[in-house]
Amino acid sequence: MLYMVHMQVNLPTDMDPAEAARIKAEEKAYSQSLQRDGRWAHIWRVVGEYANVSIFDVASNDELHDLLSALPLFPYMDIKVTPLARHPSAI
Ligand SMILES: O=C(O)CC1=CCC(=O)O1
Repeated sequence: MLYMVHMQVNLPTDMDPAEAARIKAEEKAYSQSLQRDGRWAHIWRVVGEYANVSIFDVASNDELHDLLSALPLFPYMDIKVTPLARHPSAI
């Protein structure tokens, strides 16, 4: 099942920069492990925002929820999930 996920990151302005850097490094490693195994199929920066649009290819709503909940940045994100279906004109 494919999902489009919009993630807006809202780190507190008073967060310790070293702590922010640590969480971002963990986020990158976690994201890249999911990209390598194919479940995080695309990640694109939204121009001008600390946000991304990603495509996930996972087996179920529950699997996606578990993956997103485990994001190191999850406590600092607003996440919108859009399930995708095949377009009838797709070739
Ligand atoms: O920078 C972002 O958009 C948040 C994020 C998700 C995966 C990652 O590596 O960074």
